[in-house]
Amino acid sequence: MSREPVLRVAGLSVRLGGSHILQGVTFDVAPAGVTALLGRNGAGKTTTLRAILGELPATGSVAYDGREILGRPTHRLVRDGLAYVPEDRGVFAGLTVAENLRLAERVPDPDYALVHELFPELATRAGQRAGTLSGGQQQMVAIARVLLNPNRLLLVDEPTKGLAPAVVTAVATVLARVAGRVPVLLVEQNLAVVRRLATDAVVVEAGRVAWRGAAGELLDDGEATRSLLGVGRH
Ligand SMILES: Nc1ncnc2c1ncn2[C@@H]1O[C@H](COP(=O)(O)OP(=O)(O)OP(=O)(O)O)[C@@H](O)[C@H]1O
Repeated sequence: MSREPVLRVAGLSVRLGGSHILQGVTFDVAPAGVTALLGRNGAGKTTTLRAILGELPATGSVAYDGREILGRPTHRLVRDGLAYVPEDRGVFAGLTVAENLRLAERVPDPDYALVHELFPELATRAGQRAGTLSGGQQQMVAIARVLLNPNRLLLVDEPTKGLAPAVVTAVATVLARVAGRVPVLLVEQNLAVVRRLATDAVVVEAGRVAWRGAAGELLDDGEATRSLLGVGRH
């Protein structure tokens, strides 16, 4: 397999509401496994994902599978296998689980076998309105939706936020399985999840990359995690 990065972000800059939110963010996403995008609240993690996806006006360069994509419309990137699981999960509360999944189908042969293998509970809850699911179940629907289609890269924003510890573990288990098939760029505040899943880490601080390297190296460095992420050792 090629070791070329699946995504190369270089000098990515975003200005919003008169503020220079991203100030030249540069990092690569490896072609396999999980790359964690870390940083304190407000550092610019979600903005980075949305700029990659073409949802925000940005300058710099984003190469996806070696091709420049900055400025291309979001729907074309999604069609080309760049999938996004947003922090708010974006499920349609008034629709059933099955309807939420059906709306996400982009190909003639969506991979329901994979979805039902990873999320057996979604089959039994197919007729339940998504708005009545627990937060963890809604997160599963959000991840399942993108897995129905062939993907080259998943961008996943804080999938464990607000979930109970046992559910965090379940979501991490699913993401570990998913990352065995397709590379993931993961925004995650839970450093135990990062330690379990991530190979590489990128830390954003005030709109710039403050640290890049092996995730284990960052997490083993108590001083670095304290100064960059504001937390003690995990
Ligand atoms: N539309 C906007 N207009 C002005 N400022 C914005 C806009 N969107 C985001 N920002 C600011 O950009 C900065 C980065 O926001 P972003 O959501 O990327 O942070 P984050 O690292 O994902 O934080 P969190 O961990 O809290 O989700 C924040 O200071 C935020 O207030």
